[in-house]
Amino acid sequence: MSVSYVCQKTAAQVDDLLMGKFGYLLPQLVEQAGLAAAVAAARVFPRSNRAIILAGPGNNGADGLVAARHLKLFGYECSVVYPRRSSNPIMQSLQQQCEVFSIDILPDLPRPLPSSNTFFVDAFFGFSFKPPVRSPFDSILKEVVDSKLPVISVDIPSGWDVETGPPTDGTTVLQPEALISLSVPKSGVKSFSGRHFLGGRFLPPGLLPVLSISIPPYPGEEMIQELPRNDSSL
Ligand SMILES: NC(=O)C1=CN([C@@H]2O[C@H](COP(=O)(O)OP(=O)(O)OC[C@H]3O[C@@H](n4cnc5c(N)ncnc54)[C@H](O)[C@@H]3O)[C@@H](O)[C@H]2O)[C@H](O)CC1
Ligand SMILES: [K+]
Repeated sequence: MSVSYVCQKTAAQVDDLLMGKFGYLLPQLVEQAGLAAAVAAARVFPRSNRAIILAGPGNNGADGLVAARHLKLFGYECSVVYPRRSSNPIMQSLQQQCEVFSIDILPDLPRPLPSSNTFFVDAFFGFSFKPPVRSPFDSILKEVVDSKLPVISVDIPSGWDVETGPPTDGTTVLQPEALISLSVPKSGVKSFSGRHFLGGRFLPPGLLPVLSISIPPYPGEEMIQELPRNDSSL
């Protein structure tokens, strides 16, 4: 079955339906999204021993805080870069959970940055991002790119337009090794050529037909699935 790529408005509609008509609570969704991101990261980077999680101020950042906790449980050394702490109670409890897991929460990148055995989990911005990237996220993302350490992005590579993809104005842009799209991929990642996973296996059967979108079925009891690699750039 083919996979749909959705615009920003439809991505927000999926969330609204999930937490409206379909009765989900946000913490349930971010827990599953963050766990799926951690599982994908562990699959892509089995030989690394350290993860640096970039957590933004919205729900993409919430997924990142959850992923940090699960990656720590998987045995990775973890620290979180969380430059703009949210006063939202859900974010605060996710932050507290990281603290009790002895995960450092930093306002900026650790320096010096490790040079190997380390990957980034990019959870700065998801489907509500509006370009261009503002300070301090812009300089942090530039340093991440310059570090040449590998990255897995959550939902959309931060800095990419949700609908049109990577900026073409010459600004430094994240080109992650891997991506985990949540629920349904966004149009902006159609050209993404790295390893592309789909996660967020919580969609009720009636939801996708309402929006006339489709995703391939998940195999067995897997919580993530890898999509065929886009080889248009090969
Ligand atoms: N249905 C699902 O699959 C679910 C996905 N989830 C994740 O939630 C995000 C979307 O979360 P949302 O809170 O709507 O927004 P973001 O995290 O994308 O960002 C909002 C945040 O970022 C700030 N911001 C926006 N643009 C900029 C900019 N140019 N510079 C700096 N800051 C910016 C904005 O002010 C807000 O503070 C989705 O992608 C998934 O990752 C959930 O898990 C629920 C289920
Ligand atoms: K992201």
